[in-house]
Amino acid sequence: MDLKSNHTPLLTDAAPITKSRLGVHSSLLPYSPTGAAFSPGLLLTIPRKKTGILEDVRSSGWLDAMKSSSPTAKKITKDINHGFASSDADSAYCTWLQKYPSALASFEKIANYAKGKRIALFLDYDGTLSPIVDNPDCAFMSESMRSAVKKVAELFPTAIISGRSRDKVYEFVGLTELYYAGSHGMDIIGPVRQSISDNNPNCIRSTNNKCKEVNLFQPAAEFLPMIDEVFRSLVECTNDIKGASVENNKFCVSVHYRNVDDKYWDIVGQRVVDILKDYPRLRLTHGRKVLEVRPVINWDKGKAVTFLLESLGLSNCDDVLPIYVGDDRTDEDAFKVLREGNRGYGILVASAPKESNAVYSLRDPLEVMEFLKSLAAWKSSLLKSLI
Ligand SMILES: O=P(O)(O)OC[C@H]1O[C@H](O[C@H]2O[C@H](CO)[C@@H](O)[C@H](O)[C@H]2O)[C@H](O)[C@@H](O)[C@@H]1O
Repeated sequence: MDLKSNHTPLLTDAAPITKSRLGVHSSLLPYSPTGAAFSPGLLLTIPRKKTGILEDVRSSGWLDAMKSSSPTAKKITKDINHGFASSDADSAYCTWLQKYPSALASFEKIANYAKGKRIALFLDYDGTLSPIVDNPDCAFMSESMRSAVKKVAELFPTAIISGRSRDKVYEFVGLTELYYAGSHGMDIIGPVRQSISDNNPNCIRSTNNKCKEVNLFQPAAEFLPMIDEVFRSLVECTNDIKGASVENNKFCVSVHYRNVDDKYWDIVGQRVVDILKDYPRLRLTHGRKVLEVRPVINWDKGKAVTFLLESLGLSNCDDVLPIYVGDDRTDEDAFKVLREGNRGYGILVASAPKESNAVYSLRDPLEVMEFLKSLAAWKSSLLKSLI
């Protein structure tokens, strides 16, 4: 794995806020190269125009990105009241399914392709294993989903890669059979592999909660005090906005606006932008009604998949089939790694059409559970047939 590469990475989700858009002097732009004081090679570089002003890699403004991260309940209700929502939406979804076929309907095809291959499974948490709910602290997964995940994890190497802190996602999932990557892959517990720890200064030997030796990889370790500080500032600057909440995800911070009246979303965005003016080493990305503040390092869920495959001794093997299931923009980085490397399948969880780097789709966490059960049943019957 190339942790030291210096090539300019592309921003795959809504790009960070550029201050020029808000009329702020370019010297305050958040991607000052003076931020390159640590983690050489992991520092994210952003394309610049000859003028020295950051190129605006986004197609729309930050408020547009906040709005598009999921439609408001009001809009859906309005469409339904006009009576055209369901049929129009259904036919749009059916058309979209031709481009991103259902992984359940295509299960036989997937299974045929997987024959003789070793599957490695990567799962996002929110919106994939648990339904999206208003209160992020209550995004529990069902017992039936837990047992489906446990079964697949007994049959295939399985990892959860979440934007949540690793501790939080472990608290939700509670299974010891898995590997966990929190903070969008910036906090990974993976199997011990000497070549990995020898080559990565941010990788140390540790023990998991079963006292088993593991590799702990935290490429953004140096950002911890900064993240704590920005978390406190974000809590303070949003505490008068009804419904806004801030979640500390250890190496990144989520500012939730799902429960904020949409006429105040711009205030949430503006306050976050204002705080980030003092943090050129932090950037902003968008999720489902959430603004994500994270370090400017060249690391994402795609890099985490590559890292875990290497740690598992499964990279550069023709007989390995990685499958990644996720619903959010940050999962696109992982889909892209699989698609570009022609290495496996991204499966997008979406109940409405959206463009993706995934190959297949599933409608919601219930379909994810069905897919996991099908995978487990298929593998178990293959194993039985060998006895
Ligand atoms: O990578 P993930 O596991 O998908 O985590 C991404 C974010 O998920 C959570 O927020 C989302 O789910 C919440 C609960 O359903 C919902 O209220 C929120 O609007 C969604 O954006 C989590 O709270 C964030 O910290 C994660 O970054």
